[in-house]
Amino acid sequence: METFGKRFHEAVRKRGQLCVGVDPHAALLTRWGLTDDVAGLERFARTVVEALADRVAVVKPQSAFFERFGSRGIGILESTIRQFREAGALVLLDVKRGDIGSTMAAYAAAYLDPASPLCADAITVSPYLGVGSLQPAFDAAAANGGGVFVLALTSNPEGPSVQHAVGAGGKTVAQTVIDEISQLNKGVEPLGSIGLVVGATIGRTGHDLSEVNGPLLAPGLGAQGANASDLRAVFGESLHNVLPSYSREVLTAGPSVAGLRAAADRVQDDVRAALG
Ligand SMILES: O=c1ccn([C@@H]2O[C@H](COP(=O)(O)O)[C@@H](O)[C@H]2O)c(=O)[nH]1
Repeated sequence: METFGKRFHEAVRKRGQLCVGVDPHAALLTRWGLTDDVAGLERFARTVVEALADRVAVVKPQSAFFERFGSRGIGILESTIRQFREAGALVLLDVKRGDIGSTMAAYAAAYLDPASPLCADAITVSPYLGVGSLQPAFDAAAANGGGVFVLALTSNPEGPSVQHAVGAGGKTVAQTVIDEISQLNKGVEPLGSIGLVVGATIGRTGHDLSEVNGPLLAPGLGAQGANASDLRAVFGESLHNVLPSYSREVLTAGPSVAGLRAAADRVQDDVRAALG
């Protein structure tokens, strides 16, 4: 079975370094002329699949926007994940799970086991119960060719109060997370399957990402204020492993399929120019 790291490497080689987030905000449904209900959600998701599934390397449905409609919203999330995957896009489900190991095993079964209707290619997780508590997710990913993206330096302004805090060993919380994940990916070719989340908004923080050897998801572009040209300062020598991620910046170009495609092409061009 191919690892997620290999599948990721291949997907960005073929389709380019880009992730588009699928975030059906109430305001976006309204802007698209849709009702803010399950029918509107379904139409929104179907349109994004039609526009982007055959061209973008990675798509990132934000689970919260589907969960807000209860079981029917989750049903639409299931079919959206399936449709994207069938069309060849890698699906990174943004669920930011994190719990004690025994519960983490159940989350891993929900999102990384091919027998589950919600199985994605990769998920986001939170390390604040300790990176070790995420081991069941790492194990499930390894067993099933899946990936896990661990929050390290998030794009929101509140993140640094926790992530830049310095622990007993003199390292920041974020650098501790970065170093533990680097160990897990060490020596894996072409790339490890455990990624990190590092916001494009954070600027030069002095954190060392050079040993990660895994994909680096960079949210915060577009609506949160960062531009592709900010990526170099954040990622330095690790730019080749960055996965720039845009949600609202692309989605506001809907509901026309052509408009969504043009917006994805535009941000892809920005990314290409910035990454060189
Ligand atoms: O540090 C993080 C981690 C995750 N996100 C998620 O990414 C998208 C961003 O949406 P935009 O519309 O491009 O701002 C959203 O789903 C967040 O939950 C993040 O922004 N920052």
